[in-house]
Amino acid sequence: MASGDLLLRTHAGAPVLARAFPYRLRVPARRLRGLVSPLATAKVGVASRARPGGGAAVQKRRRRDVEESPSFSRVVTRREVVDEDEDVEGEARQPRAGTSGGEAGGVDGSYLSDTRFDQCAISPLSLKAVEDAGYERMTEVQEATLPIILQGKDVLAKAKTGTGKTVAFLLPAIEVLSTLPHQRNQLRPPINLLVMCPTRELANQVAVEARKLLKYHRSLGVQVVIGGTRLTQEQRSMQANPCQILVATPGRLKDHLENTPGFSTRLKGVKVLVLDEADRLLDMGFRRDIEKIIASIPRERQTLLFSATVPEEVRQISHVAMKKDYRFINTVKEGDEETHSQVSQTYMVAPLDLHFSILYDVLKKHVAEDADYKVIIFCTTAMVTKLVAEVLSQLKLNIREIHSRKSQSARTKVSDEFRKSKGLILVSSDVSARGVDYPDVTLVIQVGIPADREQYIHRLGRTGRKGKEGQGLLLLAPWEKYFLGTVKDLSISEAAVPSADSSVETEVKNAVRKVEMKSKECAYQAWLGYYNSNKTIGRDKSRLAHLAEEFSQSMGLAVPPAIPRNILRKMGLNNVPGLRSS
Ligand SMILES: Nc1ncnc2c1ncn2[C@@H]1O[C@H](COP(=O)(O)OP(=O)(O)OP(=O)(O)O)[C@@H](O)[C@H]1O
Repeated sequence: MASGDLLLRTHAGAPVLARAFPYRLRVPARRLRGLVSPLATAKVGVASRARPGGGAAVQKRRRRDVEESPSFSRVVTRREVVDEDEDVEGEARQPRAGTSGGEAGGVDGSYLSDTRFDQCAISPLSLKAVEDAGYERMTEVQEATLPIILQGKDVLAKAKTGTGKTVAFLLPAIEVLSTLPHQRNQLRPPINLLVMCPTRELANQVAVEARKLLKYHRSLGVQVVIGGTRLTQEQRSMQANPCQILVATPGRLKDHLENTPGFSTRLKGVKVLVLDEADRLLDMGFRRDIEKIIASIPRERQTLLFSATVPEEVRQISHVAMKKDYRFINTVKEGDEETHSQVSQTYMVAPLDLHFSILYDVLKKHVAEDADYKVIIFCTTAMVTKLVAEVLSQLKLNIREIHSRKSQSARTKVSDEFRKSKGLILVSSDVSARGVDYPDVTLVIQVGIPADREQYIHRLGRTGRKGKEGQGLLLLAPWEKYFLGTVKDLSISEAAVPSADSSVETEVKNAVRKVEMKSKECAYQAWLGYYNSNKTIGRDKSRLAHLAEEFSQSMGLAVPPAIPRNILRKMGLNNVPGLRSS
């Protein structure tokens, strides 16, 4: 156990809970002991002191969505980047023996605890909603965090992907809100709970979960502000529908702060702030907006940070958002991997010009093996996503495409369809990397190096949710192999590259040929921007130009596309041999 960590060994939570939440527990005292004792093994850390300047390490982390960074073709301001959201420890809690069976279809129920929601000190209204949602037992992270959050503590929680973190922060936050006085017909009530999410899809999903839990809390409302529509439309919607709970992406929230009359006053009512995907929100892509938002809500509040990954830098800068005595709750047991054991992880290393054929081969086999296939292919940037989607569509696979260059209505439509359907392949940029809960994804393929280790884990986490099985494949070029060093503690094994079949190769080449030149040019430029900003690959510019040429050849181009001079200058690639300017 790390120094400074606090182990809760007793039932100390119970009296505090009872005081803060006056609902009668439905269980006798002896059962209550069973309820709180699991905490004895939970890793509940008292925050280590934040080191001044700890943000520097985080500042070094590069933006994930290089494509939306100002160095890209569509030269965007930082403001636009944020508006479009992204494409952009102590000792571990030991899963208890005897935790059995997940929900139907699950192969590993260890994400569920033994504690039932009806054993908790939550309001009857919330309990009824939880039961209607079909949740009976708490997940481990829910069990570990609920009592601490109900005590009013700030919490930084780490739990594996797909293990119910959304309910873990929403349920206690709603409990806190339900104890506040609310006037029923107030048109613009203060916002008491503010949930920040890095992407629009995730914000929408969190709002859906909140609505489920609010089913019987009739005086509480939830609204979403995420951009992708006119600001005035969201302003009207907020006026027409009173809400005390707001789920938002940072750029659009900042817009409302600056442009919506009365909005900043409403934010003065925030009692609970949640940063979902906290490590992402605290990295440099969002950090300034988040700081500004935090500065405009009361200091006296409770703050909850949740993520499946909590790098050390994030712990060091968590003082930006949380009180110094925050609790760190880590449900990933010590020595355990941050990924799920029921998800098989493989990687393949092959030259770029084989990547389309390999993808096609892997997908065809997967589709043939599993009639209920549901695949997500993650690509490095939005424009590369578009290209890959177009090539695979030409090959008559059942493809959908999602990234930040799509209109919000198209994104929502595809996202809803993919959530409900089977027999689909979603080609996605990092807009789907974090938090998005598509049920029953059978395979996640990552093409090219992810932005970092954390992004690899979150993308992989779109499969194997709620204890179900899944597969992951990382497809790398030989010069990307170094990335494996950053995930060497995870169980990733090498898979053999499928042997070349000349008829398949011809089929793929024809498909690539049919894709419009414009798509290839955009993909080339985006690809170059992405790898240029990669610390390892972007260091040697002439090598980068050579690799970019390999990429352009993989799209069937004899000569790499020219790039506008001003864009090359912005990328710092002026006069690099091998790169053509226009
Ligand atoms: N107690 C519960 N019992 C059964 N299912 C649950 C329970 N709590 C949440 N779920 C369901 O589990 C799924 C995953 O939850 P959620 O999306 O919150 O996971 P997460 O931990 O936030 O994942 P990620 O790290 O990818 O964001 C959702 O479909 C949610 O409805």
